Amino acid sequence: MQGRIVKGIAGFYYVDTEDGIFECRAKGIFRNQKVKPLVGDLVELEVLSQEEKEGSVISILPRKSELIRPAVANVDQALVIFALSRPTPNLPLLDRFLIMMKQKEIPTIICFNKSDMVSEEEREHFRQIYRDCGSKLLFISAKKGEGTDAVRDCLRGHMTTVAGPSGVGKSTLINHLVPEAEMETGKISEKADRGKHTTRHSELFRLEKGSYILDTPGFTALEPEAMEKEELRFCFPEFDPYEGSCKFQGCIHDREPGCAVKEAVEDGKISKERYESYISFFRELKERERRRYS
Ligand SMILES: Nc1nc2c(ncn2[C@@H]2O[C@H](COP(=O)(O)OP(=O)(O)OP(=O)(O)O)[C@@H](O)[C@H]2O)c(=O)[nH]1
Ligand SMILES: [Zn+2]
Repeated sequence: MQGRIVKGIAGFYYVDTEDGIFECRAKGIFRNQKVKPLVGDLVELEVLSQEEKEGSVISILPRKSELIRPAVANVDQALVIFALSRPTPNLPLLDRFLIMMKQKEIPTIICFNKSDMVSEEEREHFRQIYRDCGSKLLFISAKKGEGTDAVRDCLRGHMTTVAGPSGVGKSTLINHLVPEAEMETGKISEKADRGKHTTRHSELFRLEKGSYILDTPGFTALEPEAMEKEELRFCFPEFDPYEGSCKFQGCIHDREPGCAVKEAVEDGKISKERYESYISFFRELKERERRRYS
């Protein structure tokens, strides 16, 4: 039988199958192969007890992707949530996240929550900043259930990692999308928490057949992977149409004369906020480079 690992605790893997969730151990073979099953893996399992829902993971199907932090396989998109108010959006943090996902080539959906707390002008302000950032934009109110159908549509058929800083309404949205999420968590923990495992684990929730979301803890510890500062500009999709139009070949759109990107910013064709964010990350990378070589 095949299934998807939705949770792993203390050597147990919880595998979502057509017959429900099975508690499994991984067969010894994995220890020799240096490959560990990950949350998100599609696996082949051997049923040991249909009644007790116990089994063994016997093989892992080929992975489409693998994230390290959190350790999860087969994620194919990210949904990042920020509140429009309370807390006010930390845009540098959002941009950092977008850079990270772009590096990993994981398409991202930006979900601005608490739409009910701000005016249309304020929503428009953020819409303008992110209009060409390469991510789909959603404005929702998780509390009122407004716009959540659009979220559901975006998630259909995908393995989505859901991230966002504290207090933005992540739990509210997840509970809205998966009303049984809390219940399921309780059920699984009961069986697994024979020991005392209080750390937060990655866990997949099934929305519907073939659609899973992963609640991703530890958002503020985000660190984009090491990259050359000259590569950063390719993480800002709004620059793409101008790439190659600058006076100097290999222009990094900072202080060079005849820079097509800077002109586009001045003409309002590229959002000023995103450009400034680019420059600020660029300086950060430059500073890091300087320290490395000094
Ligand atoms: N006005 C308004 N409040 C909301 C909305 N969504 C969530 N909230 C409130 O925001 C607060 C935080 O919501 P949570 O869902 O707990 O936020 P979280 O992102 O899970 O926070 P952590 O558990 O700290 O990660 C709660 O008081 C919610 O009721 C919304 O759409 N509008
Ligand atoms: Zn340039």
